Amino acid sequence: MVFNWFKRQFSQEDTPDVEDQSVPEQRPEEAEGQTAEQTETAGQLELSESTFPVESAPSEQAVPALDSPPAESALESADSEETPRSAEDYLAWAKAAFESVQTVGEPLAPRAADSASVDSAPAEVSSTLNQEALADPEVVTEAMEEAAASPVEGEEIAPSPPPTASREVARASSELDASSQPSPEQDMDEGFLWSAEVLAAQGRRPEEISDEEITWLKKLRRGLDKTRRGLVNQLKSVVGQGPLNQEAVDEIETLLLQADVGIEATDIIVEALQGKIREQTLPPDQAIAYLKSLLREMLDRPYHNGYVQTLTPVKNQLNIWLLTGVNGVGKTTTIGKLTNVATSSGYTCLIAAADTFRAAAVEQIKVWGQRSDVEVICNPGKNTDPAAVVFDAITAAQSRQTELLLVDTAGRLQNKKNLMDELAKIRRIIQKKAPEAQIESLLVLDATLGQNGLRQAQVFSQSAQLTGVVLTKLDGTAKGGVALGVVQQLGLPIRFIGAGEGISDLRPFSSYEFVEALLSS
Ligand SMILES: Nc1nc2c(ncn2[C@@H]2O[C@H](COP(=O)(O)OP(=O)(O)OP(=O)(O)O)[C@@H](O)[C@H]2O)c(=O)[nH]1
Repeated sequence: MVFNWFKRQFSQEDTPDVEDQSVPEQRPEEAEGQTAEQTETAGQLELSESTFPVESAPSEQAVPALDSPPAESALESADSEETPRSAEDYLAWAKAAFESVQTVGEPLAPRAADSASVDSAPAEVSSTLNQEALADPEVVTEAMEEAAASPVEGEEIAPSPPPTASREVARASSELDASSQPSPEQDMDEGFLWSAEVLAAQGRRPEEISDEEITWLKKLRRGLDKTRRGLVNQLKSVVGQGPLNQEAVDEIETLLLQADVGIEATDIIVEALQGKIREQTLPPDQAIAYLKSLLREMLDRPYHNGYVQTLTPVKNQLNIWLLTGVNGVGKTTTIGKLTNVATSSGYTCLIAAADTFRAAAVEQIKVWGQRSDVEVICNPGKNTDPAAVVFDAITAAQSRQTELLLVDTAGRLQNKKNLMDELAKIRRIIQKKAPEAQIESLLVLDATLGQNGLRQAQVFSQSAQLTGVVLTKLDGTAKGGVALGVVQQLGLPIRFIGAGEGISDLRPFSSYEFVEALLSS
């Protein structure tokens, strides 16, 4: 039994993934032929029509009806029998999850039919537990007494020093050690309660929760601290002053721009807010809930345009994921982390070290490979042809029946044209040598660069035929809002997010969890 991180559920390691094989990654152009029936998804219509004209492709997820109060949305979208409804229910759920993650040994198998993945329709919870249960000292004390008090959160992450060959390799070794073993010990603190609430609201069962999931959610929330401090506290004071009005919307606009959401995405959000206040007066709680829905809908929009919601390597088939992006954004580190996500989720992996330009890149990726016990295919010669490395790696992957080949690429060459030509060549080789493979071309973006990084990124989209984005370094930046700009401006889904330099600091992206972390109390 392994915890499949891509699907966020436990599954039998050797069971062929029938569902995956029948739902290959769908490109936007492939979605054009879908029927009108397919494109009409209940629940998403109001926001989609008024805010984002959705032309094609269904969503796998029912977006909560924005007019409904949060509690109603929660009831509609989550498992009615098991999703907590009150602060007490959430607390009971959190306690059960706490006991479950403390129990060393095999987790319970999920029910085959209803084990919800992370992408199942999320409920609007509005921090019921944090606001209500935490406000009750008795409830909290009781919970804390039952909890084993052992610290779990990692240390603050130091800002990255300028990369040098030896430092990068050393960093890959030492930092991996620090975070490669998530502790099974949790503290039932505010972070745990918040994480439990987020998972419960998505219809999960307490006994299905893994320690790593809780650890990750706490990390994500902590990573977004700076953005939240800049954005949310002010947002709350604007929204909390009274019903949403024009003055408040103007202030929200400024705050969104400050968080690097970008002009285009901000305009759409502000327009939707203005439309809303023309229709009805929203009290503060509902205004925040409405804003959350808007942000989620924006982040989920690529799924309405043909991209599948959950990016999972197809079992028993070759998947090739190409990682591209300008230098220093975190491609090599991301490959290391992705290798760990994939191997611990039960997939066989191989790495192609096609960044032959930067001296330390091959050594750095080898260290990451060792950590997950994954071989790195490389050519130790100087200035070797990266396309040749990719060719060799595909040959090796095909003969070993590897499921996931991760390709590291250079972020800098003599000039931009050379870099783009090289990427286009690698892409051609992959298509020619492995036409049967499921190919993903992921653009790695450094969140600390905000809108600047986004402008640099646009040149990649043609040469690399991008299919998704990995957003790194969300920890320690106040520009986490750039996630919205990324989706709005590039039209690509965010597939993974990185919130730290350790091996377990990268996970599949969930708009629900991201928005909850961004706007949590
Ligand atoms: N804080 C933080 N640092 C990160 C994260 N991801 C990567 N880094 C750091 O960013 C720096 C650059 O990472 P690399 O993986 O070498 O970047 P790259 O894109 O492969 O660089 P080139 O090979 O020069 O193109 C390293 O110091 C990493 O540790 C993250 O999510 N958070």
